[in-house]
Amino acid sequence: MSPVATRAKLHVAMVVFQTGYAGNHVIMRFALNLGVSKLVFPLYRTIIALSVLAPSAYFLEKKERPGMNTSLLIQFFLLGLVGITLNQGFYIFGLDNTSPTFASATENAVPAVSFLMAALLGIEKVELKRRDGIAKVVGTFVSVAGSLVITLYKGPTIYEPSQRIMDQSIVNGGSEREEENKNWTLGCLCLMGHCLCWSSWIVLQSPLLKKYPARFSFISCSCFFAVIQFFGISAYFERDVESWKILSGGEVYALLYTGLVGSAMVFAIQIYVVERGGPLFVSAYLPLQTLVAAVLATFALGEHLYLGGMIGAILIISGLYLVVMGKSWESQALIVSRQQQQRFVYSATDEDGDEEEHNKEKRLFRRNSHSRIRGYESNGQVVEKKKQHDGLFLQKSKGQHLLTNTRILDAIVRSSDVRPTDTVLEIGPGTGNLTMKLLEAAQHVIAVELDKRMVEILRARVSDHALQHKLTIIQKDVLKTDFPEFDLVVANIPYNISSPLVAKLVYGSNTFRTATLLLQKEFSRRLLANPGDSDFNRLAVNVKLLADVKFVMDVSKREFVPPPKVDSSVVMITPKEVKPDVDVREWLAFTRTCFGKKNKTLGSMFRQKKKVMELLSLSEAGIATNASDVVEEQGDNRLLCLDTDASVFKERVIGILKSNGFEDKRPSKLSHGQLLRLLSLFNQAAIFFHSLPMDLHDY
Ligand SMILES: C[S@@+](CC[C@H](N)C(=O)[O-])C[C@H]1O[C@@H](n2cnc3c(N)ncnc32)[C@H](O)[C@@H]1O
Repeated sequence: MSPVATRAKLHVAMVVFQTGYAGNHVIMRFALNLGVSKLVFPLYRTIIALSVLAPSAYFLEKKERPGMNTSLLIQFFLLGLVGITLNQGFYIFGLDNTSPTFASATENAVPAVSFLMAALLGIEKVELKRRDGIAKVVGTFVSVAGSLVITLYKGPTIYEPSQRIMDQSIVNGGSEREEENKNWTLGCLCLMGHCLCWSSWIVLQSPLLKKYPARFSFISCSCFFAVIQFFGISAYFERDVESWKILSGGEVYALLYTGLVGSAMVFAIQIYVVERGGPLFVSAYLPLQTLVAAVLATFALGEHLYLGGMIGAILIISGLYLVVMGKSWESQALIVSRQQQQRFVYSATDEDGDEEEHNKEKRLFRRNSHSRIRGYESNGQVVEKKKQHDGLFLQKSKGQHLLTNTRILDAIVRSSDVRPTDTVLEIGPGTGNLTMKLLEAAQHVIAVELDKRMVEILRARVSDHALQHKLTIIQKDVLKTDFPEFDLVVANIPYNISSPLVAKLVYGSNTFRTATLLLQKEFSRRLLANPGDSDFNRLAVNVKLLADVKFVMDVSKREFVPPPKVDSSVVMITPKEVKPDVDVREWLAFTRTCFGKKNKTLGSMFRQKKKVMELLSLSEAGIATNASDVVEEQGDNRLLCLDTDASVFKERVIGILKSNGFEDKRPSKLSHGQLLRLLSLFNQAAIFFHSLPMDLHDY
């Protein structure tokens, strides 16, 4: 979808939000007039909202939902407390002591308060010297002023409707609460608390959404905690059983409206727009509800339209227009500045980039390569000094070679067989050249990137295309990260972690269809080697035990910025459907022993004194761990009494090799079946290869 269409969607969403919410004040007043409990009503209302949001979260975000942890749970608890429990609690007490018009009018403070909060927290950039910054500030205040004019200035009648659609008594529920029973000071204080809570909620959603970008799950978690909080408060304060009963149809309607529209719909739209347009976009629209309320009052209730209402409406709409223009100028300015800073990284791969563009980039890169290469240093200090000149320094220590050829990026995505319903795991997205292609092809992308600078560029680039809802960024070392669920992997990985990374994918607990990886050419050749090939090795034997590896294509080093020293290849790893029944740790330790000197025969390898002693101590430890298996398999306690005499132990090892025809064999010539059989023979004879937990780097 084009950015213009996406923005139009946000405006429509906010108009729907404000129209739905404008009715909420009236319905809430109606419910209070019916005598509902101010504590139990919000509980029921939030339960209704949760019952709509939770199934959507469960079914729609099954794959993309990030894992939960204690810190997130605490944040959701606080968000539920501030955004829902206190927010609604203050509102309902405020409304009860004032009037719907007054409550709606005070909410117009939310844009200014949230703007201030967002600016102070650095979530919203305010450049008062730039036209976008001025437009945002002036626009916010103009629309707030407009809503105040509607509320405070009546002026002469300019339109008198001839008929009314609704009877005022329907809205008022027949009996208004007595004016003298209202405590306006308490009401005003509560409404101020409500505005503060709402502003905080809008603003705080934005950073947390970046960590937990599954909207429905996000809001359902907050709602869930709010239900618990409301329940706790109501159970403590509302002891009268009658207050818990729903007594009339009117209460049911009020609950359904406020739960479904005032909460579920409003929560969902709010978080959708905060994610795509930022907090200011949401709050700037709030004054619109005053306008909607005035229009409703005129056409539904037959109230007169006064000059104040007209002036206020014009101000609100002009203010909104200014804010929206400011946001649009801001993103244009951002794109231009980013393009200037990172031209060499970006434009060759932008969506409309072509071959000619790519070559231009490479010429530009070569011409400037002197200064750029100086930027490609692992020395932190030099990098820090140069960063200010070039904008982005690519670090060798992090394997930062960016693939810039659009044709190759497209070919990688095509060959990965990604489907529109897939969640793709990308390791090392860098500035997002491959990520942008993956976002087009897949339903969701989970990108794990170590470098914060890359994450910032990636995030901004994806936001410019309004695709952030399709991307989850995990800013961590991929080797230390537990992956959420994904369907396949597509990545141009940092070459310095190829081996442990491939091991993590193949031997890890995640199930996936395929992993299409761009690897150093030599590494990919080792991975592709088969038993009997001169280059068959431990990496290949281990990976191919559990997966098939297929060559996809070679990629020249010239296609990268900056070019690495070696060429690359793309391979596809497909996990086997049926996996051999073997203790993985035993297998990995066994192949480490066998492939230490892969061209020696097994006989000469296992005759070495050092190897025998090593195996003897491992087997002693292994017996302790595997004793029950050995007894079960052998039914013979003799085997548990392992000879501690090295020469007898060595004879036992060689005896197994000899009697099974392995003594003169070289490990690199053996098939997986043969190697598995040999390992099983050793283990049955209580000879073990592994005792300690292994590290990924041992693979
Ligand atoms: C070869 S670049 C690929 C960049 C991008 N995918 C492209 O094709 O243009 C590798 C990326 O992996 C990141 N990286 C390096 N080590 C990492 C690690 N341990 N965990 C996550 N990302 C890492 C680097 O910062 C870099 O952005």
